[in-house]
Formats: sequence, structure tokens, C-alpha cells
Amino acid sequence: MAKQNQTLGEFIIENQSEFKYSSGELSRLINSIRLAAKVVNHEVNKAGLVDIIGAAGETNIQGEDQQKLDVYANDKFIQTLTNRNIVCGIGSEENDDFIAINSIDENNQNKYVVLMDPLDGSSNIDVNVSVGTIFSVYRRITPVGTPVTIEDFLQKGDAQVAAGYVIYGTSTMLVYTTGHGVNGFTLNPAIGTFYLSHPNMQFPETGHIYSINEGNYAHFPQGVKNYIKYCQEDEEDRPYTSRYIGSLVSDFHRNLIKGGIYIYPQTAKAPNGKLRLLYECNPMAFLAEQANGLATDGFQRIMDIKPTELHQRVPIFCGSRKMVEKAKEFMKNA
Ligand SMILES: O=P(O)(O)OC[C@H]1O[C@](O)(COP(=O)(O)O)[C@@H](O)[C@@H]1O
Ligand SMILES: [Mg+2]
Ligand SMILES: [Mg+2]
Repeated sequence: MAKQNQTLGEFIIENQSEFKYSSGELSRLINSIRLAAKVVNHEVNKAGLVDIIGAAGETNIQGEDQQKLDVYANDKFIQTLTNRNIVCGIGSEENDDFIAINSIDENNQNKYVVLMDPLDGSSNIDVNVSVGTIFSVYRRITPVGTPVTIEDFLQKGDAQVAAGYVIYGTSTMLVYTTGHGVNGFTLNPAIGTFYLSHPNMQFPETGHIYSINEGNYAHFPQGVKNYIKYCQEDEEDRPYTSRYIGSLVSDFHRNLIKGGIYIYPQTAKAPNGKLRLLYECNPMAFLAEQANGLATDGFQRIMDIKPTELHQRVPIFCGSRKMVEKAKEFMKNA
């Protein structure tokens, strides 16, 4: 039973037995994410100083200019996970291909793969708006003792054993699930410890906030246009409030606490939307469903989608159950 203000370390140990493969390895993996989050948090908090902000001068496989903090966060998470001798592979937004990692004994004994978005909301780094890190964890499907392959990464979201995010905002929080509900931990920067501040987080059944980049309105599918009109109508408990931070983690986190829906749909320009299935949409979908919410691509559950590529994109409708169901209705009837 989660105890308020329990430390993250205590919580991990106490809940280890809940996990069917519990051998302490997943706990060590979550602990290494905790460590990397603290290191990155320290750097993010300085994201006004000249040597921290701005572009790193490289472009990633998505064609985006990598920010210095994208690269820094990527390096820190890869380093920390590798040092813990716990993962056999990492897939990252900032690396074209997956990174195979052999166990220290060089017999490919590690069982987990991690997919991550090391710095989410990169466009907000230089303007002092909250950003995040997103992670998703799977057990490998190829035999232990052999090198990891792309198949270990292209698993449906339903096979995730853990997922979560770190939000670097007014406070720094780590929010995650291992399939037994969603819990949020706040970092006390003075002593560098995460404390359980948000036990058993739940999406309110419905809400009054919709989050979508309306700047793309002209290019949205008719179903999305109709749903936005519905949100803006002067009927019943509407109009809803439009809130869009432009960092998926921050928009998701606000809606998780207050009730709301986040939508990044397909557009005429981006027929599969913008967000990446493996390290943005699947982890948020696992969290959403574990918190009594929903996540679809407008038609089917995100976690039912069989991935085909490491960096594939999908449309996403995610948040309070009744709001996502309503949006789905509009997509179906458009
Ligand atoms: O500026 P847009 O097109 O609205 O996109 C914003 C979305 O893109 C993202 O920034 C993509 O994530 P990255 O910053 O990790 O590339 C999301 O966090 C955010 O919700
Ligand atoms: Mg992102
Ligand atoms: Mg990113």
C-alpha cells in the first residue's frame, strides 16, 4: 500500500514483488532512471545560461535540429542505463538506430529494452517552459544469450512492463507505472530525494480542457474540426478551455490531474501525425489506461498497434475516458 511521502527508493523495493518477473532487475532499471533524472534535472534548471541553451548543431533522424539539452539528456540516460548492466538495448528519439548493449560478462544476459524520448518539448527549452523525459520498458523477446534485435523494440504497447515520464517544471516529478496503477514522486532538490506526492493518480472521467495545436486547424481531418467545434459550443458544461503548452509531458500531466484531452492528429501535411509511437504514444497510453483514461489514434487503442519502424509516428487522442470516447465518435461519424 503506497504511503504518502514514502521515498521512491522505498516504494520500488516495497512494490517489487508485484512484478511477475520480480528479480530486482526492473527495480534496478527504475533506479537508474531515477538517477539520470536527477542529473538531467540539474542541467535543465540552468537552461538560461548560454552554454546550455540553443542548438547542438546536429539534426536527428526526424529532421529536427537537436538542442544541446536533447543531446545531454540522451547521453546521461544511455550512460546511466548502460552502467547499471541492466538493459540489452536502447531506442532513442535522438539516435537513428537502436543501441545494442551487451552485459558486462559479454554473454548478452540482460533482459530489458528501453525506448526513450530523452527531452520532450524541445521547442520550449530556451523559453523557460516545462519539458520532460519519456520512457518505455519491455522484456526482450529474443533469447537471452543472443544479441538484441529490432524485433525486441517493435512490440505492441500492451507488452510494456513499465512506462513513465519525468517532468521538469515548477517542481521535478517522476510519474510511472509497472502495470499496478500510476504513482507520482516529487523531487526535494535540497536533499535530492523523490517522495511519493501523488499516489494512485487517476484521470477524472471527464474534464473541461482540450489541448491541440489549433494553428494546424485548416489541415485537420473533419472529425477533429467537428470535435473542436463541439468543445467550443455554448452548451451544457461547455465551452471547454483550450490549453496547449507544446510539451506532450506537460499537457498530459496537467490533464491527468485536472481532467482533459490531448490531441495530436494526422494532418494533410503529416498523414501519421507528429508524435512517435514507441517512445511518446505507447508510454503515455500505458499510463493513461493505468490511470483510468484512454489513448487511441482516433479509431483504435494505441497499444493495439503493431509497430513496424523505430521512429514511426501515429495520431494520438489521449486523456479522460469520456472525452476520448466523444472525440472517437466524431472521428467515426465524420
Ligand atoms: O509544435 P507542435 O507541432 O504543436 O508540436 C508540439 C509537440 O511536439 C513535441 O515537442 C515533440 O516532442 P520532442 O520535443 O521530443 O520532439 C511534443 O512534446 C509536443 O506536444
Ligand atoms: Mg517528444
Ligand atoms: Mg524529444
